[in-house]
Amino acid sequence: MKTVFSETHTLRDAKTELYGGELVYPFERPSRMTYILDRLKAVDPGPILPPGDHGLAPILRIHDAGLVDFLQTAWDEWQAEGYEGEAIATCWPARRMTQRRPDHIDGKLGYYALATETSLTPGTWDAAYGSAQVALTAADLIRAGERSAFALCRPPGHHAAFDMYGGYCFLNNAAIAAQRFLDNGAARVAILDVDFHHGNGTQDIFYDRSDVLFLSLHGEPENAFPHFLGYADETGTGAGEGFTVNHPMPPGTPFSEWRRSLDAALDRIAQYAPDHLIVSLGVDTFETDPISFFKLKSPDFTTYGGDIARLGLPTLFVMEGGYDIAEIGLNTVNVIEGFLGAA
Ligand SMILES: NCCCCCC(=O)NO
Ligand SMILES: [Zn+2]
Repeated sequence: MKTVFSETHTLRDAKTELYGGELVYPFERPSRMTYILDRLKAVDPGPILPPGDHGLAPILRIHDAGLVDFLQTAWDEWQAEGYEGEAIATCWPARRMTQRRPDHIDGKLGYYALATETSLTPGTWDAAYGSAQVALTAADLIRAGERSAFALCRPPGHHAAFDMYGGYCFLNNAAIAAQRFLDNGAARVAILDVDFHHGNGTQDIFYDRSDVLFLSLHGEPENAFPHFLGYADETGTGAGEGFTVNHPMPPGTPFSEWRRSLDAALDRIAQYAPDHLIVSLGVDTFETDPISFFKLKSPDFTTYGGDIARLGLPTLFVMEGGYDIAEIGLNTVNVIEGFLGAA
């Protein structure tokens, strides 16, 4: 399996995340990639390639131009205000307020942010752009005939919605890859999100469409970020009715229960018979992940990689979350190894 990776991820080097009422060093940090790369090089499932540059057009096939423009200009506007810290939203178009976009950077941050833990910094846009190019390049490997590919994306993307960023995400790499397939002859694409957190952004983008089947296994919104999407009764709208499938699960869920949801999701994907499968691969389902509450153990990642392989579909893995820095490399590459061992 070929991996696509870009060093531009290091440009996303935020020093602060709002967590527990404090500005802490972010859980989503550059060293996550170092640990995954080290494990990849030890296991060597295939070559590691740099991305090409496919420009803004594929990004604008998924995201609102206002968001894309905002992500490129926000830092300069923030600096022009004379603020000392990283750019963090402090107000929102909350219930019964207007959704009109303000002019001032303080208002625009809240207009586009879906959560306040994620700061904007000088290199954020360049890193997010590079991450999307990684996903596009890996998708093109599949289009060129590879059975599978690994888009080692950073920053992650599955919380990024049509016109919103947050949850450490700015551009929705998996959605951009799915649209790449659909713009080049695919009729149907399934996106399976196995990250601990609900892929609210991916759901938002495809919610009224039947050409993408979105399925997510995640911590129940009653108790897990992003809290305000991801219930089982969210099944799509209009032409998309029935093409969103949510499997929320409670705190302490062990692999045996999690796998039941996976089996149901895999059955639904088989029934949908997509041209391609995209896996939003977050490994924050791990038992000691610092911000999550499932109880998967490292061998379970190998097991479920094999479960996914048995669908027999061209599969693009897109890296999302995972924050147990000691085990992120093992758990991520276990999925790849499990997939290859059963492919
Ligand atoms: N309190 C913010 C939690 C952000 C979760 C990011 C993530 O891992 N999403 O998959
Ligand atoms: Zn996550």
